[in-house]
Amino acid sequence: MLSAAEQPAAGPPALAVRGLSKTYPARRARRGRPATPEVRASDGITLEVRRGEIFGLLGPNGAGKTTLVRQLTGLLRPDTGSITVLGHDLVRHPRRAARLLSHLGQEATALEDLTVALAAETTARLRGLGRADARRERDAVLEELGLGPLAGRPLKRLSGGQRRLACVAAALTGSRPLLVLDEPTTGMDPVARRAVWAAVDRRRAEEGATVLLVTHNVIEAETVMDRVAVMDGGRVIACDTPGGLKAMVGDDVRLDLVWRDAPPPQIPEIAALREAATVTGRRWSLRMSPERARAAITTVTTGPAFAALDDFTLATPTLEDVYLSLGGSGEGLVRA
Ligand SMILES: Nc1ncnc2c1ncn2[C@@H]1O[C@H](COP(=O)(O)OP(=O)(O)OP(=O)(O)O)[C@@H](O)[C@H]1O
Repeated sequence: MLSAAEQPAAGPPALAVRGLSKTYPARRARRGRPATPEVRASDGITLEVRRGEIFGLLGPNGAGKTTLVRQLTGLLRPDTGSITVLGHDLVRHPRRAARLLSHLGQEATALEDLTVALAAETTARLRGLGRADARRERDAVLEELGLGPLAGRPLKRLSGGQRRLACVAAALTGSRPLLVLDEPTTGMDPVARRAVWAAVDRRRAEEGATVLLVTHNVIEAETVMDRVAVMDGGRVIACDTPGGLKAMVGDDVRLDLVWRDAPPPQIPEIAALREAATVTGRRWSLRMSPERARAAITTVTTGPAFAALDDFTLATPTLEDVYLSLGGSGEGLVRA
């Protein structure tokens, strides 16, 4: 028998967004607070997420990911455009969002005073489960995420990563068909991250859940997601599978140079590399053909350049390279 994820998706898509725009108005300076300009945080976004997909929104700080998510979850009203979740028009009926999706936002203020166990149980109850079912779900999700030993601790007395994990546990209760998770693994160690991804994948495989994930971690985006929308300046600048996106940069490889001291500027080959590089502090990132990369490595590993070099790495393209090739700045993307 096919798993839920393998069955052909019937009916409307899990999520359809068409021509979505949102502008935060300019604010005048008041009581020592500086004036802020108008920001067009969603600028004509159109995308479709299929049922059972793990779909990512990737982009650096300020790209407009959270603004998009807040509109999807009914917390913010778009200026124009439509949002449909499993056939329901959420712009016209924003309250339906609570029944259709589970939203893990970036902050956990509402749950801070509760213990880990009570946060999960209360969320399950709020989503309509009876007491016995809510407790069963609570126990299962705490076990699944390795939170048993922390069950009796209030969230506000946990470390950042532990608190985040407790919020994920609460978000996973109640079997919502669409999970909208904004940076779910922020601050988590690799064991906790793996537990989260396994739990998310299980809901997709066993319950046919669809997952929309916000991240600026390019490695997570590549390993976990079926398709990725790359965002910049409030727009979707590309949308494909991680493999499809990477094919856009062809055979190019990525050369990263980290300098200990300022590299010798009088060497023309070094000056040419500097011209072509994206510079972040001491790091120069270059995308180039394998032949050019070989020549560049010869240049930087000989003579005075080598004395100034701290480290270099040569790698096949990542989603970060795709992002850079599409004109994104790359700043703020995480690579760990
Ligand atoms: N309440 C607000 N009022 C005015 N401008 C805002 C507000 N919230 C966000 N913005 C601006 O809208 C743009 C998009 O912000 P948003 O929070 O959606 O980005 P993001 O991609 O989620 O970033 P991050 O990765 O840092 O969470 C940014 O320029 C931001 O400064």
